[in-house]
Amino acid sequence: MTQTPPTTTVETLAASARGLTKTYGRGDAAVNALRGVDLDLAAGTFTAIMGPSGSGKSTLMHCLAGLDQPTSGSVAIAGRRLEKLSDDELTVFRREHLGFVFQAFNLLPMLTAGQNILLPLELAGRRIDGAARERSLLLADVLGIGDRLGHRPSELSGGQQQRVAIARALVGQPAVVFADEPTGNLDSTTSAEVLDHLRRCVRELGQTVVMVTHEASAAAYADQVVTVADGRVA
Ligand SMILES: Nc1ncnc2c1ncn2[C@@H]1O[C@H](COP(=O)(O)OP(=O)(O)OP(=O)(O)O)[C@@H](O)[C@H]1O
Repeated sequence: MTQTPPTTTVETLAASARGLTKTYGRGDAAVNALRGVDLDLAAGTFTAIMGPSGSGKSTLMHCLAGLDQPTSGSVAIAGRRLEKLSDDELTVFRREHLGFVFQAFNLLPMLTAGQNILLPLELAGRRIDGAARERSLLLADVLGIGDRLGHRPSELSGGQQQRVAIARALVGQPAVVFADEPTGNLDSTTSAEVLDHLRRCVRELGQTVVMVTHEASAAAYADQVVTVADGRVA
């Protein structure tokens, strides 16, 4: 009898997808963006989703993150089946259990870095207690922005702003953080620095990160690379 390795037991899966399909449009105009994707992402791992333009990377990420509804198939995040949630439940689920990092940093310009990091907790109506502050300081430390917390975004470099955005995505201890081309706006040296810090969040804090990227150099920071081609995992 073969034993299942500990990293792939159901308990340790942060995300899984089964038979995921997504068709945009109908009839002659139909586009099969996903054609049956099965995927298991173990908790505490860094996954890169790669593939050529139009292969279905963004569609896959959006379906995994509950931002888009698959045409068929199922997605589970931390054991919760997304297709069983109503729209309102899904909104709350995303807010409480998922984190997002985008190519544009999307920081609020009038808030300091520290305030930007704590914002998701405030928006979720959570109390900013000692534990929350401690968490934000730990994240700032791991991300190398501990001495920048009192600065506004305009006073930070692009790489520092993206590291603030990563801390903001992680402050609520999400089950999965989805990063969509997080270094798309950064030069190669700054990208390497941001990815190195993102990987530290996986290694040192046990976070689960899924990153969509075009660049093999960025994917090299991940524990596993999922290659999407023509709507399938290659
Ligand atoms: N809203 C939509 N309506 C119709 N077709 C869509 C829509 N979104 C995506 N598609 C199509 O689905 C396919 C997969 O798109 P997707 O954006 O997932 O690819 P991608 O790999 O992320 O591409 P890129 O690297 O260029 O961002 C493409 O053929 C695209 O044109």
